[in-house]
Amino acid sequence: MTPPRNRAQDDHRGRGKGHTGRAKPGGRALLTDPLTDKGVAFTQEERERHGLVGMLPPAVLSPELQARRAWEQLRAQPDDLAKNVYLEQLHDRNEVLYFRLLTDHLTELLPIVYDPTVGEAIKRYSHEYRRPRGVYLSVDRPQDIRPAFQALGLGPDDVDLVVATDAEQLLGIGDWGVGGMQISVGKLAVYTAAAGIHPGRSVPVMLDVGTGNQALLNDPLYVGNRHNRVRGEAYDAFVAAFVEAVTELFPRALLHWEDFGPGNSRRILERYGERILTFNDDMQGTGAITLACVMNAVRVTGTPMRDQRVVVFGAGTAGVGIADQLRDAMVRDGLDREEATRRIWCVDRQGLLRQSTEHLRDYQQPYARPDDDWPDDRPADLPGVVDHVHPTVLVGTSTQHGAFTEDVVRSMARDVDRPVVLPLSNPTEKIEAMPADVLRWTGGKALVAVGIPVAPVELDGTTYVIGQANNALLYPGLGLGAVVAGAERITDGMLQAAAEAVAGLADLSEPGAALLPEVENLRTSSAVVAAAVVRRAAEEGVARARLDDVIQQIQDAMWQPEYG
Ligand SMILES: NC(=O)C1=CN([C@@H]2O[C@H](COP(=O)(O)OP(=O)(O)OC[C@H]3O[C@@H](n4cnc5c(N)ncnc54)[C@H](O)[C@@H]3O)[C@@H](O)[C@H]2O)C=CC1
Ligand SMILES: CC(=O)C(=O)O
Ligand SMILES: [Mg+2]
Repeated sequence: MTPPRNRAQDDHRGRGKGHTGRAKPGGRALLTDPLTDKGVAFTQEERERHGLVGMLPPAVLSPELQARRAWEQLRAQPDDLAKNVYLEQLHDRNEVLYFRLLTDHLTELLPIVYDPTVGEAIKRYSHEYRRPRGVYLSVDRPQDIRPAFQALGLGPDDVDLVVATDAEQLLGIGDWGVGGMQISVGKLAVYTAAAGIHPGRSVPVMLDVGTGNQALLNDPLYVGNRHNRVRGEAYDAFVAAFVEAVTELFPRALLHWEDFGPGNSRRILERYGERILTFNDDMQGTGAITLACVMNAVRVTGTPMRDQRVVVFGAGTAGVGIADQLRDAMVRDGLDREEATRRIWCVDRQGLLRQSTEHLRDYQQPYARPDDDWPDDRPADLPGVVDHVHPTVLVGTSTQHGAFTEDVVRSMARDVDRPVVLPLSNPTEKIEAMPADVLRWTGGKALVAVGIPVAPVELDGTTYVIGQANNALLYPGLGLGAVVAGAERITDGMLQAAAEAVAGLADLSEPGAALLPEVENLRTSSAVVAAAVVRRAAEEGVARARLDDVIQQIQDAMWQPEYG
């Protein structure tokens, strides 16, 4: 499929799906609204028509030249954080130019606006702060939730996507309070760059319930609520008021939850997942992209899904979300639920999770093994579990840098011909092992994918391309598919269809091939994922949209970074 183009865009806010109900600005306001600004690309005729004469230098530059200048300015920035700040300023000034740059240089710029640099931007948020973006909601002022959304001036059909975080477990860097807005912004930037979600039809949200990060609370420049995290009933009531406002004001919008703490993420999804169009990216998006990796590992190794033995190190939001999807895949491959669950060993701070493990979380309970299942004389830490279980798949979602040591990986490779090693923790400083090391320790036998972008590894004459097992390869297509289908909710079948579609896009024919498709082709692959999601939604009876020509409808729905 070639990258889709919008059929009709009356201005670069778009028409049809792309239309927003916002009133169009005129005069100087055209230059200050990032959705209408064209800078020096305004033609002479447009300058006269819109009352812009004298407000711009005389030359009219093509969008290509504008993009060239922005690229030069970007490259002159001293480091990745400065590049992120530069790009966010461009984002606030001219969305078309920003997304044009991002789309044209996706492989180079995704790591700047998203993982891993977004982690730095989150930490530095209050210090690099220049202007607001998105909707900030405070637990101390729930009465402001509705007015805050109403102030956007958007009607019930004008919003496709809302990405919300409460910033308790941002990537693997923990609680960074109001800086979490940057993850909602970054996730949405990926939605637009990768899947053409209209930037004027999406809303990043920061649910500021306070922070447990003492350094932020002590920082005079901190721009969030200066108190500890609110929990319990007040937290739940705040989230409920937020959900109610979003679903009433924007009934078609997909609500995406990002980087909530393990105590809240699953609870929130269980409360709302069946009732509204919503999903948790860390649980479900990550589960599905990991499933895609394992599906392709099954193709490479020939070991069926039902025969996999999986060790998950770090049984939190992402780890248990992954376990759930791998368990369900084993059930589809013929095991009963109990047998499939028994093929997954979850290891957390306390070691292997067993029935008698102290401080077991409710969502970990299904994976806690019977106590008599583990020999008394065997250590139940990660090395002990790997040594005893001989896993075929080792997943890292622990935030523990270097936890997959040479001994652990070598021990895995002793018993399994092609071990699948997935150190998924982000950002780079949290990763459980670097691919080059894993490949070296296993003599190139391991099948590796990681959450961050890494360069190919050369070893003994083979080039190993490393797949980026990041939910960013999956959620944009999932979201686009849900929007085009007018889905009532996100079903397990839609997630499975997305995983199968991503897996099917990887070319596994060469030795050293990546388990996942390349980020460079993300726009095309997101469209393919979206088509699979739409079809599954229709099969499962949750698609409300009339679907005549799915491919065409997806192409029409994808916003292009072009001036109207
Ligand atoms: N590649 C991807 O697409 C994704 C990667 N992740 C990454 O996964 C990591 C975890 O994220 P979440 O699940 O949201 O966090 P979480 O806080 O819900 O889970 C982390 C788990 O690791 C456990 N843990 C911490 N220290 C440990 C240790 N020393 N030994 C064993 N277990 C330990 C914690 O107790 C917790 O259960 C993060 O680094 C995040 O960036 C998360 C979502 C998507
Ligand atoms: C990728 C992602 O969602 C995370 O690391 O939390
Ligand atoms: Mg996340």
